[in-house]
Amino acid sequence: MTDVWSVDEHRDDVLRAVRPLDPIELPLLDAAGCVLVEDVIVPAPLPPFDNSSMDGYAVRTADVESASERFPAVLTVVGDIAAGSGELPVVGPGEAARIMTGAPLPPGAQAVVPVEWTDGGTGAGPADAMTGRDHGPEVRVHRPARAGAHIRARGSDAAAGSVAVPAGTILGPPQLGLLAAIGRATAPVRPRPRVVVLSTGSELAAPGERLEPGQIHDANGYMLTAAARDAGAVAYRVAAVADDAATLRATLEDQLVRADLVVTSGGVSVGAYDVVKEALAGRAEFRRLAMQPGKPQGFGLLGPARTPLFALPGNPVSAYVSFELFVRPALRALAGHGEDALHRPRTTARLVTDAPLASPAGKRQYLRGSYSPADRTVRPVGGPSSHLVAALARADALIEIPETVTEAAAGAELTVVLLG
Ligand SMILES: Nc1nc2c(c(=O)[nH]1)N[C@H]1C(S)=C(S)[C@@H](COP(=O)(O)OP(=O)(O)OC[C@H]3O[C@@H](n4cnc5c(N)ncnc54)[C@H](O)[C@@H]3O)O[C@H]1N2
Ligand code: MOO
Repeated sequence: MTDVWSVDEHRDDVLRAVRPLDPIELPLLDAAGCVLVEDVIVPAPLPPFDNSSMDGYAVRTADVESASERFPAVLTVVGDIAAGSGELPVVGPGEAARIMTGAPLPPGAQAVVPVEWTDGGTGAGPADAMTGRDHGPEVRVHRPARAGAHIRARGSDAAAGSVAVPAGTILGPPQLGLLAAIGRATAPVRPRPRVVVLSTGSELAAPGERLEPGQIHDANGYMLTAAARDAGAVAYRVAAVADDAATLRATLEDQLVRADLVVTSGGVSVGAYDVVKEALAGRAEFRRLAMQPGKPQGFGLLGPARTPLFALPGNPVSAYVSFELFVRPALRALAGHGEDALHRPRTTARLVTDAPLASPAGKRQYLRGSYSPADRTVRPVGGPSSHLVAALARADALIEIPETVTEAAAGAELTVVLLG
């Protein structure tokens, strides 16, 4: 009697064999979505200098202390400071400098008054904007300003020496923005795993090709490549390989150099042409799982780099369910994600069904379902057969029926895997 593995035993076994990829330094945009491996330290204060948060006038507080619209403080304008200005006028008593948002605070100034609190240098009433490029000889300020008003202090965003982004963070847009802001052009991350997806079967034709008698289109190649990309990998689809062990072995040799993980589909059952089993005999282990769909599974570590290879069953639903349960967590582990980010989220939901669902004794069944978060219910979509691609395409969850349950009636509380 052959050994039968449970879903959990097989998943734990393959995950034990997978190590995170070695870190590399990647340009920021290539590091998007990757896991940072070291704390990145802020090298210099951010912002690097005191600067204005408003378009207005840099002033000395004493000069505007008693300013009002009726009795404005009249100040001599000594210069114009745009963002990016390197040379700054000195603001002495009775003086102001016109300053734009983001421009460095000039020496002598202690506060910025927004242009709306002044006449904008026009000699008329309150301004609503700066006028023109000529700053004019003087400005009337209508309100007092306390020291530091409308100034973004050097280091107020991030202090030099503090941790900008801690190790283990998945780099999303805000983290990449921060790394760029502190001047980092690259980040030390685990790279996205490179995945090669290879369908096997002499019956397979590429989508777009006319089918000869007995042929079907290669659905798995596209589905699994897309699933690998969705899991964060850089995935390549290889044209389907016919049921010939020598050709498959040669194709695998060729592809191994560009792969951190290989996924095949088909050819792992007990048929006369089960080519993956034949080609990888002695190099991968083929086992039966107490699972439906997804009973036959192969796994091996190939070549000098011991590249993980998942040989998934050919039925499209079997291949997809196997990918979600076994390959996706392996890809996430290669990419350096922690235990809590390896798997699809799960929840419990109440089953809605007209008739009770039968499930094979001793096997964990994964039915396709439609999950409704509003009332935490799930409905089966299509039947249990593993060729039902159309139903799979309408599902957004897998309904898990435990090994010990042979019938699930309406109202049963079941675990669902959210495919979202
Ligand atoms: N006598 C037995 N027959 C089968 C058993 C068994 O235990 N005893 N197991 C069944 C189960 S369960 C599964 S799952 C399949 C697995 O078969 P293979 O992995 O060998 O896959 P194939 O035979 O190559 O294909 C199965 C099925 O899927 C279609 N297929 C394959 N590749 C693709 C593709 N890329 N795109 C779309 N469809 C694909 C293929 O045409 C077959 O219909 O074995 C059962 N048999
Ligand atoms: O176990 Mo197979 O993977 O159902 O169709």
